[in-house]
Amino acid sequence: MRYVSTRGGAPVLSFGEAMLTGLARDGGLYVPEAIPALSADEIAALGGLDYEEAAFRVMRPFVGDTFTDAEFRQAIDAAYAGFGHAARAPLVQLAPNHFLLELFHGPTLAFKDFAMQLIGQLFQIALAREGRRVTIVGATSGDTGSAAIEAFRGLDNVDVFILFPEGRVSDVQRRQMTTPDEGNVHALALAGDFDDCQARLKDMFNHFEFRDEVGLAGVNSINWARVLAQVVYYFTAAVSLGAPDRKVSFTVPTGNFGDIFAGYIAKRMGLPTEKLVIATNQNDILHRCLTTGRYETSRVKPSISPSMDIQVSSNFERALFDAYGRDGRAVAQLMAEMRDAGGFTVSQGALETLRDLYISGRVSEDQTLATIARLHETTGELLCPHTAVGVAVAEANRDPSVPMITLATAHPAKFPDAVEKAAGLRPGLPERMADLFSRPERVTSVPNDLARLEAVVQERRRR
Ligand SMILES: Cc1ncc(COP(=O)(O)O)c(C=O)c1O
Ligand SMILES: N[C@@H](CCOP(=O)(O)O)C(=O)O
Repeated sequence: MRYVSTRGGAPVLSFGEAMLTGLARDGGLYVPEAIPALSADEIAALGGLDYEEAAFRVMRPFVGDTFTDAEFRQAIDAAYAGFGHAARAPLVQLAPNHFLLELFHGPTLAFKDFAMQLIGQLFQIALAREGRRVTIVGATSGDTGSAAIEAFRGLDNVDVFILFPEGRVSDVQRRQMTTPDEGNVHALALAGDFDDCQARLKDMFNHFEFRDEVGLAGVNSINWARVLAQVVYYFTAAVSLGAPDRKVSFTVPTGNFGDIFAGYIAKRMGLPTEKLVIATNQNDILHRCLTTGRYETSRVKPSISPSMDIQVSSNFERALFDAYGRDGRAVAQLMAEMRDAGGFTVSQGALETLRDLYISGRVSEDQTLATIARLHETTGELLCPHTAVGVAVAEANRDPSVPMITLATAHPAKFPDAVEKAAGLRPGLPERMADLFSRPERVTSVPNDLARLEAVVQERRRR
């Protein structure tokens, strides 16, 4: 299996090389050269397997010879052993034919743990084999950062720097990043929004001298391995509702487009999927784009679903690559327009392709609060605000004859203020995190300035 860049101008890599490389050297994102398919029988055979075995069968065709079967199985087993639910990603029924896929039973209570725990294991195998060390820099609107720190804390051959937008993540998210005391992890509070954090991260990857000197690696969904690990739960959820004999739809609370793109990959692999529904909060670049054909950024507006406060959606580039017939030059041109003019118009053909695959909806702050309150009252389920955005959009867009699976992307206890405001009830953290608010914090405020950020990384990384 070989990986190519969405901008067509970077070396073709193996799975392992793409995983450790992060952003392609032409600024693009790595994608598989071809998408392997699972037959209907292979999909049906996933039914009744434990999550780990299903994960092995779904992901194996993408991995090539980077890992042996034994290594890959061992990494998967270790990744999910610490999850707080035997099913790893259980389904809960909300209403007739509407289900929640609970993705928050991992160590940091958000869906990011599914991929991050796995790539933590895969990095360790690959780095030990090659005798290499890397410097991971990540950008987060709250959940990627905590999941990355949890997955890589204390490792000898990895330093981790996480850029988060100062004052724009929940207190629980911030403390998950600032309270680990291992010397290899560094939480950096950036004066800006998530888009600034992600832009500076991509600037670092595009600054080759720095990139090569520090051995820069990425664990955002820039990294294909992150997307791949998220493909698995689309299969396990759909199969438990009757796939491949029965089609399902998915609604995905969306920001950086990594999670819903994983759903698209599942569909391309053969999972019978009716619709992929993009749910956005008031930061609605994706909804505007699908509605008008114009992909145009604007300043992020802070919301009660802060992890989705994103107006430059990184993985949309992967969707565009396929919608433009895998024409890397066309994608590179769109991205240059984005950089120079803040937006571009999607061609009619590509827009039609995207509209065939995805539908979208946007939810206001008040609707989000009302959805949390209503669902709590009617079903007893307490939703995190991101999940509530998903549920509200799913309800407005679903065909009652097709099972709808809404992804529950975080635990409500990560966002207690919003949940309490909506439902009058403050969700508590699990026992193992009971001391989160009494641990000392360690954080460095940093300006939105590439040279200063690079200097911090250079100064603190171990050699
Ligand atoms: C809780 C939560 N929900 C939804 C999202 C959006 O996911 P994606 O960025 O993959 O679209 C995020 C951030 O990524 C998140 O942390
Ligand atoms: N919502 C994310 C933003 C980064 O997304 P990623 O999937 O590209 O890592 C977060 O919580 O950090």
